[in-house]
Amino acid sequence: MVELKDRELIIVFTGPDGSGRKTIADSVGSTLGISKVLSYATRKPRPGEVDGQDYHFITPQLYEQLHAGGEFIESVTISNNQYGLRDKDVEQSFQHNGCIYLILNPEGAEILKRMYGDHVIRLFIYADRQTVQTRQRDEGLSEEVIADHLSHYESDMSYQSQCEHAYENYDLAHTIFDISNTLEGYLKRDLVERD
Ligand SMILES: Nc1nc2c(ncn2[C@@H]2O[C@H](COP(=O)(O)OP(=O)(O)O)[C@@H](O)[C@H]2O)c(=O)[nH]1
Ligand SMILES: Nc1ncnc2c1ncn2[C@@H]1O[C@H](COP(=O)(O)OP(=O)(O)O)[C@@H](O)[C@H]1O
Repeated sequence: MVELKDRELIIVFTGPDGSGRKTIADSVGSTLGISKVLSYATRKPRPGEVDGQDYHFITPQLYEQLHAGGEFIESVTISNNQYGLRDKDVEQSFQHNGCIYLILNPEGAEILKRMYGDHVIRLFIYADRQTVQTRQRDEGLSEEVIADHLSHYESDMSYQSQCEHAYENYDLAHTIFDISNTLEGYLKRDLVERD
């Protein structure tokens, strides 16, 4: 487990699939200059997805090897695929930046929170069931993947009340603006406290 220094922050974007977590996280991350730590995944890349950009796509064999070597801070199985964050990637990111961001399902967000307490800020992004379904169809995801995502929509939604902040995402620019403001508050507080 990576030891965090006093002011280091982990921003976790969580919520149901299709709510807009990746889109928002990457926009806010680049505006505020915070670094993303990419997960490892055993699922196959979808059309348009790029290794090293969307995930580190690896084989189940390699995943198992890394897992057995204790390399993952956090590892979950979702619909027969494994997803995890590597200790060394988190450590390396903190060498360049005092604040990193992750995109995790609620299970992963909870694991990180339990590990790192106040260092973790959970931002819950959501939209209604119909909207997330339509967005995923428009994105070109298969009906099978969408049905699988929707099968845990309600349980994902129930995590909202435990998160530090929650945002309904309909007007994208508006959501990005609100989240950037919230995070600027955390980052400024950090600068003031360092003075
Ligand atoms: N706990 C955890 N969740 C992850 C990790 N990487 C991705 N996820 C989330 O796990 C789910 C994976 O489902 P998938 O259909 O592959 O989603 P997508 O990659 O967001 O299109 C998504 O909700 C991801 O945000 C990880 O390292 N840990
Ligand atoms: N506010 C919004 N209005 C319309 N489309 C959106 C909005 N937010 C995200 N999207 C689109 O919805 C789709 C799913 O967003 P994504 O960021 O991949 O969600 P998640 O990471 O939560 O699965 C993408 O095609 C994205 O461009």
